Amino acid sequence: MAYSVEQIRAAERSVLAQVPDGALMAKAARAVATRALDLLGFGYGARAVLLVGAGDNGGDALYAGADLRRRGVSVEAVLAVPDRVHPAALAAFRACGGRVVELADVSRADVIIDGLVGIGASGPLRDNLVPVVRRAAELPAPVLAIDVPSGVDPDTGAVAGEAVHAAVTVCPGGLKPGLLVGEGRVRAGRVELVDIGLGPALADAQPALRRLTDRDLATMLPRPEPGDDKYTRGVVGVVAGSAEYPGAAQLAVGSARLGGVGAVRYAGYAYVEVSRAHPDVLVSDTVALAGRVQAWTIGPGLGRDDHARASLRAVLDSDVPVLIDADGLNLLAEDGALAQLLRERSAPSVLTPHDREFERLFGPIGTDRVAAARRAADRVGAVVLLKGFATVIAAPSSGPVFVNGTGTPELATAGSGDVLSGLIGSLLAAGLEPALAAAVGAHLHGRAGERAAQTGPVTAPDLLGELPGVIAELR
Ligand SMILES: NC(=O)C1=CN([C@@H]2O[C@H](COP(=O)(O)OP(=O)(O)OC[C@H]3O[C@@H](n4cnc5c(N)ncnc54)[C@H](O)[C@@H]3O)[C@@H](O)[C@H]2O)[C@@H](O)CC1
Ligand SMILES: Nc1ncnc2c1ncn2[C@@H]1O[C@H](COP(=O)(O)OP(=O)(O)O)[C@@H](O)[C@H]1O
Ligand SMILES: [K+]
Repeated sequence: MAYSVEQIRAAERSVLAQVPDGALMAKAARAVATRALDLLGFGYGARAVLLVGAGDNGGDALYAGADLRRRGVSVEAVLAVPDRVHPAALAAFRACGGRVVELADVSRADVIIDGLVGIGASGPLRDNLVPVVRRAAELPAPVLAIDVPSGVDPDTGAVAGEAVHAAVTVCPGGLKPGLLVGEGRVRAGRVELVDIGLGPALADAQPALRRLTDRDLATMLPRPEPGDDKYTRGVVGVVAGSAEYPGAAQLAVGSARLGGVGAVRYAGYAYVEVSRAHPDVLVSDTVALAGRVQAWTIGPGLGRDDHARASLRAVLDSDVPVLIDADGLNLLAEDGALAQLLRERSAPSVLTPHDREFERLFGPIGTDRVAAARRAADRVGAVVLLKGFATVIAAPSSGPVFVNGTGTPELATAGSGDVLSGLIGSLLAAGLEPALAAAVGAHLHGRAGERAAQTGPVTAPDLLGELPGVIAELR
């Protein structure tokens, strides 16, 4: 779960009213020092350099530095705004033998602690901090960021200008959305949440972002019960592939078979190839002849001819959940009547665009991917899954927003999205609520990619090979 800066501030205010002055900061600083020691692997003889800003983020760094001094680490602090430093923290740091140095004098560091700005940051990193961040990047030491890597927008993950590139981000109190999405996700490195007692104060807040864990999936993944037959488990229909792209149909159908349904029906021109690759699948060439399903996946490799258009119209007209991907999305972007049908649907719809498909439908994404997905979901009344390094899933009407926490850049490979859309369609047919089906599908897809990446470069068929093992392990 991640909470907005506003929510974290409110929680801090209510806890600060009940605890002694400086107690939260002391907890945060201790956690930072402990994590820095882990990174160093040793205390005596090691050297830490603190980058200290004008606010409490800098205060955290100085208190952590004092803690490190007490454990035998040699600590130097660069005061980025020398006339504005947390006074008590600086006094504590000096009292422990910490030294204040000029940026130019920093020559060696075994770890760098970034306390330039935290959740008090607004806008791009100001000019006075830029040289400090650049110098830190030149040193070979790992950077431990406190709360957020300075330069990353805590709420959106946007980086406009210079920003710290952290190996680890130690985040006191609650995760901030900017650590989980966009460029911030890349800059934050490993994110570690530190409990400083804000939990109860955050309990009633609706998280700005949710991220599923492996453990969440254990209870969510469909599994057959003793009384089930193939129809009660759910049947998914897949409309994908064309004469040019029969492979897309094979991939989407392949993953649809694995998402918990009892049967897959395929409707489209690639039925010969699909039947050969997946003998268990019921095939036909049109949606009308396919038979009853509990959800549709439509779009991968579909093309945009009249047959494709008629297929999309038919599934949009149905009263079951529909997942629309790839050419299905392109058809929506170019055909106002189809887009109108989408908005008028009473059953749920899920759209799974990558950036270019998203922009064709909804205009520029900008730097706030969560806000963009949310706006799009509201506009069409559908769940929107915006793909990428950190896939975002937004439900319409202020519903939950998920960010996916699994995956690898190896997933940026042809056909990988076809596997995702078949899988989510299957989860929809098996009865998962739409936003959750999308989030669960993205999680599984990412884990399959991680597994496949362990043995070499990843191709889309590898994902089909890994999914059964991933699902077995998680449930
Ligand atoms: N409030 C609390 O209870 C706690 C706060 N903690 C720490 O306090 C931090 C928040 O402290 P503050 O509210 O003092 O704010 P910060 O220390 O994050 O930043 C505020 C300072 O940065 C400057 N600044 C703002 N935007 C900037 C930009 N774009 N470029 C350069 N400088 C910029 C401001 O002028 C101000 O001097 C948290 O991130 C966390 O590290 C923790 O110690 C836990 C407890
Ligand atoms: N850099 C990346 N890091 C992690 N995952 C990525 C990255 N780029 C793409 N992906 C994932 O790979 C998949 C690609 O889907 P898509 O672009 O639709 O591919 P295709 O159309 O070829 O099937 C998506 O699930 C997306 O989230
Ligand atoms: K920071």
